[in-house]
Amino acid sequence: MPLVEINHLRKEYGDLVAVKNLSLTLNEGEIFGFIGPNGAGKTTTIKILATLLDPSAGSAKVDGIEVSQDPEAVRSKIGYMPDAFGVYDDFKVWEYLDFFAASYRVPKGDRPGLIDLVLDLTNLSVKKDAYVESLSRGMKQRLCLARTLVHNPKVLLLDEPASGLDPRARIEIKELLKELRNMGKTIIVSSHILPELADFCTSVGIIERGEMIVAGPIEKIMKEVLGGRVLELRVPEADRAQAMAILRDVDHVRDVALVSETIRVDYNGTLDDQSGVLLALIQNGVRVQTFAEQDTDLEDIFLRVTKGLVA
Ligand SMILES: Nc1ncnc2c1ncn2[C@@H]1O[C@H](COP(=O)(O)OP(=O)(O)OP(=O)(O)O)[C@@H](O)[C@H]1O
Repeated sequence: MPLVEINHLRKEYGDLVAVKNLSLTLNEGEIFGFIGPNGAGKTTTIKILATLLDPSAGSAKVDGIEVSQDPEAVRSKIGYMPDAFGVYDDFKVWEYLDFFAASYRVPKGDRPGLIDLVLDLTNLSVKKDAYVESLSRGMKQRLCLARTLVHNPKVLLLDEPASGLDPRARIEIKELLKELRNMGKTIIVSSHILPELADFCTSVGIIERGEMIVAGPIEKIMKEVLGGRVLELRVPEADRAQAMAILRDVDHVRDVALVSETIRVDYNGTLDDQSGVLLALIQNGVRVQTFAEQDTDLEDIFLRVTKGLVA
């Protein structure tokens, strides 16, 4: 059974349709990157899954339970990290976590051990007795993540967990997310900064103006959106014309162009076929200096998909 199942979800705020006909299925252990510009509907979708908003239409289930029908049961299965950090400044770090553990009805006797565990996981053990207000922004963000874990939920809903952090703190959050992935959690993580999600998500969805424009495994989306890969080659100038002529005859090559000193090949064969491109050149005596696949990141995909409609 999927852990998260959203079908034809719709949410209206008065006249404004914030989420339209959105569907999404996530199986255990999937890390889903929810990408979209400000106001696209990410927070609204996440809040519905977190039982904080009722859908206007459609269905949203966590571990088979409809969120609006049994919110209490859903809450025990999810850890929700909102995009804004609440103010609990006069709590000590451990008291803050104890408070959340209590509100999740974690038995009193189990709490100290659990708190130590999540503090260790989020690298905050040394701050156990510090006041929340004394923490840096990055630490607060990690504490916020720690609090979503105190009841050992299966599903984590993380709304822009790295927003407003400096590069080092972002890396720390990323490392933490990788650890949570390795623990088998199913995670939805939203961001409007794309490259930061690319290397640890198993799938991504791009949402714009309330609609999911594309969703699926990253590889599949890249192929769908870009229709293939771009290969970049360098050969000596003397070999260039010959190389380009050969490349145009290779199977699955759709286009060959020269961009400054580099030959760019628009290729839609499989990864296995790709070695044939290099082989064709070498067999014909072309002195290939470099041969590489152009990095395509989520940013490219996002820009292509949203065609400049980004807010
Ligand atoms: N309580 C509300 N009342 C009215 N409109 C709202 C409310 N909450 C959100 N909206 C609107 O719904 C749309 C979707 O907002 P949402 O916060 O879900 O987007 P988002 O993708 O999470 O954006 P961000 O990246 O800025 O958090 C926006 O147009 C927003 O202004």
